Amino acid sequence: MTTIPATFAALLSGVQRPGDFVTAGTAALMTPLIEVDGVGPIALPLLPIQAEQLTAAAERAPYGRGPQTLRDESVRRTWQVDAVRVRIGGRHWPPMLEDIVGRVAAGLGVSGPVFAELYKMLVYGPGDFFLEHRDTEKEPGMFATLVIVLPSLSAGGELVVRHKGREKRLDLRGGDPSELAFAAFYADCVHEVLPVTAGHRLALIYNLVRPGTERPPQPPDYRRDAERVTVFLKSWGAAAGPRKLVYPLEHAYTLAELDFATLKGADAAVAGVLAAAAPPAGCDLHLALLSIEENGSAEHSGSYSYRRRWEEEEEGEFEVVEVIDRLASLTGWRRPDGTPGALGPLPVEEDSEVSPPGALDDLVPDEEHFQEATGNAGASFERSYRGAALVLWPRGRFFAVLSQGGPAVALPYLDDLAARWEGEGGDPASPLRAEAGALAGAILADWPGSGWNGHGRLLVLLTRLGDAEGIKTLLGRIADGDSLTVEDAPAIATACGLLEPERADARIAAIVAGASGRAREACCALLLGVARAFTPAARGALAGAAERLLDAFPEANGRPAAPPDARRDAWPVVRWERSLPVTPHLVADALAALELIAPPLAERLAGRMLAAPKDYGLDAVVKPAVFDLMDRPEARNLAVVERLRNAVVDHLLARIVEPLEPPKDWRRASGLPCHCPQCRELAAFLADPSRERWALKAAEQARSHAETVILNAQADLDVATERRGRPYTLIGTKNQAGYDRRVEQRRQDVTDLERLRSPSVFR
Ligand SMILES: O=C(O)CCC(=O)C(=O)O
Ligand SMILES: [Fe+2]
Repeated sequence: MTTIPATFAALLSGVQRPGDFVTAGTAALMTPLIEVDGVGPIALPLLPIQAEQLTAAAERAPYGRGPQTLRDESVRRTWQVDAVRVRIGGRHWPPMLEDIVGRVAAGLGVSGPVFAELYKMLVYGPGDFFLEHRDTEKEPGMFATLVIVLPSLSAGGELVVRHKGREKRLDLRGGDPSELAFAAFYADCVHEVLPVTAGHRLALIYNLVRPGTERPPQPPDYRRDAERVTVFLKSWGAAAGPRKLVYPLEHAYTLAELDFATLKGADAAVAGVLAAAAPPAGCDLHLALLSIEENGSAEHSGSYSYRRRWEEEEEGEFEVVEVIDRLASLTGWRRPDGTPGALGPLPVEEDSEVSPPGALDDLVPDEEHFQEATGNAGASFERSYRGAALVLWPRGRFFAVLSQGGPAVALPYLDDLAARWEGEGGDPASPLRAEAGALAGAILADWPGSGWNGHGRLLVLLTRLGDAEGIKTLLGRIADGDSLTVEDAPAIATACGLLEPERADARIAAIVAGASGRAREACCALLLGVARAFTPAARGALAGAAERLLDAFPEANGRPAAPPDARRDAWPVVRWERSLPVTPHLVADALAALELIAPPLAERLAGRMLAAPKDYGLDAVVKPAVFDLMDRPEARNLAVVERLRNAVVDHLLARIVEPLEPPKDWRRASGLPCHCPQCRELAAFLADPSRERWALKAAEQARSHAETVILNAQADLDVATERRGRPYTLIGTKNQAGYDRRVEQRRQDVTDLERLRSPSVFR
């Protein structure tokens, strides 16, 4: 099956020779010595007085029509000096002329040696002109005319060249006195010089000759090719197919060199054809830098040990084994008119967009680096290719192309459209709004659930555009993708404000059910934000989402909660992960959110917390959560906070009434988690009121076991190792660390109790 990229490349395969019917340029002028018989040396820029002298010495130019030579001032009015009367010298002139001839030969697409024979010097005064005509072949091998216009002050006098329905108008007055301007055109081109309106125009006319007997060169004519490409591009745009086509160029270009006007060889020819073919087909055409970055695994090549000895530093000892990552991307966009394109980096879909298919396979890398194997990774490589490409897409697919660049490329563009739409008044029926909607649709079509960040940014834009459908779609993607972040929560909350509460509930419930396992903080922040964005009356509609949030908090036995709820089957199973810690702030957010939406759910969470002290430690979680909520004016007086507060108060009071006295003898707490003979002996020592020191002379393994047990049990023992004799001795000396800890605890409990009972927070 021939693919679109293959057909496209086939259509361009005949387009090899660059060149056009006319070419022009400017060159720096190193003053030559120009002498004219009867006048003498000519100063540049041409002075009015010398222009007078020149016209006095010149003759009115004749006009050749077929074999006759006519003098008809209605057809032509200019002064001419025959080549035999003109001598041009000076050290810089020959190389300068050679450079110009080389440039025009390339511009006309002519290879092989080309010579320029001076034919005439022409002087145009005010009112002088040259009507439309073709030049006759003045000598064998002449195929084109070269016009060099020397510096002088004048106005008007443009050269107009026409060929097969195309026309080029050239102003050859160099902008600068130290520059000359030139143009060359094929001999069969019709051309004219428009009237000079002021000053004088001084031109040197050369015959361009290619020696030999072959047919004189003709301008390449790719009109048929361009027409065929236009037809093809139209059909591509009308049917399905790749979003864009990427046609890699033959030559390398730096960013500074990248320009339609300076492409080389066949690249210039193809660019010319596409520049003609794309606009009528409704396609955008750009030039871009194409780079490919690759990395993967490598290995030493066979002759490792031999080469290693002699070529210690060489990288040549490695071989690429497998390419693991490869990314082709386009940057440095240029339009056919030479202006930079306003596009960020875009990826290339190598399977479907490269023309011809496979053009980017087996390239020779510009850079390649190998990395030695390390302890846990094999040898690896990194390499890159740099090139350039012509890139085109049907205008209707521009947004789809833009969205290939991901949020970093597409969102700023959408932002700009939204800002312009807002700037013109935000009319929902305006074309800008339609454009922004189309781009948002293209972005959403590509938006993956996870992997792209920027949910929040896109939501903010959709909210600005009032795009409720888009918001629903994106919320669906977020729910599928499980990549919700806390940062996204405010934007989602605001966006939900545009939805009906029931719709928002369904979306948020799906997000919470899908994401709560790994993103409980974000879910809490989200629900809290959405609840606040809704009126108290509308908040009840979020009950479904609130229940999903409750699911994310474990019940007493530590299993994910399974609410006895008929709607449950409608939601995905909560992926709660047991290992994730429940933090006080998280619990406080959850309670606050649930309370705003459905107070009974907050009560259920509080009940769960108090029933599962292992998961929700009273000291570690409940107490700091209560303090957190007491600092929130809208939460501090809630019944659920009061309930948790009372539980913490009871807990603290129970501890405060325990007796607290320093130990009176050497008896210490002796409960140890291990019951091996050595640990039983250690426990007996701890319980003994008369012994202060314990010595364990034993092998390292036994000593370290004892040390671990002492540490884990928080036994009241300082341990040290005595490194005298073999084996060493572990010495344990009793202290009263346990008592000190309880003193500190008591102090803290009293402070906390005071704060919890502070009348300033509870009315
Ligand atoms: O003066 C020019 O630019 C063109 C002159 C010309 O067409 C000619 O000499 O045949
Ligand atoms: Fe001419």
